[in-house]
Amino acid sequence: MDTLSRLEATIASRRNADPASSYVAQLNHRGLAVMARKLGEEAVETITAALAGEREELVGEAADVLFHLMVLLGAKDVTLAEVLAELDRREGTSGLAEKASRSE
Ligand SMILES: N=c1c2ncn([C@@H]3O[C@H](COP(=O)(O)OP(=O)(O)OP(=O)(O)O)[C@@H](O)[C@H]3O)c2ncn1[C@@H]1O[C@H](COP(=O)(O)O)[C@@H](O)[C@H]1O
Repeated sequence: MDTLSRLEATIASRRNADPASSYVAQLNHRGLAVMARKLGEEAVETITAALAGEREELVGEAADVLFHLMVLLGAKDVTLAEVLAELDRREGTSGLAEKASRSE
């Protein structure tokens, strides 16, 4: 199993744990708005690291984004497989061609 699949399974198994002993459970307990806000905060920190930080900071912030994205997807019952299937569907279609098709 790859890293993101293992993380997805871990998050699913921790979701209903005791919030006192699990950060994933704590986030689920605090609700969707908090999870969404955390993802936004980590995205902003990633941007800051990319523009003004060290390479190591960017790696850490990118990991935080992926973790908080996986937590949010789990809470919405969206699977990693669905997201990967969407990326597979897009494979080979240039972003520029897709953009042009929307403005027709
Ligand atoms: N990959 C992660 C992971 N990445 C980041 N984080 C946590 O995400 C938080 C990052 O947010 P911040 O730096 O803003 O921390 P903070 O300000 O204290 O957070 P808040 O109080 O605002 O929520 C930190 O507490 C990190 O420890 C993670 N917490 C857990 N995991 C994985 O999830 C698993 C289950 O964790 P628990 O649910 O805690 O057992 C772990 O074994 C890991 O595999």
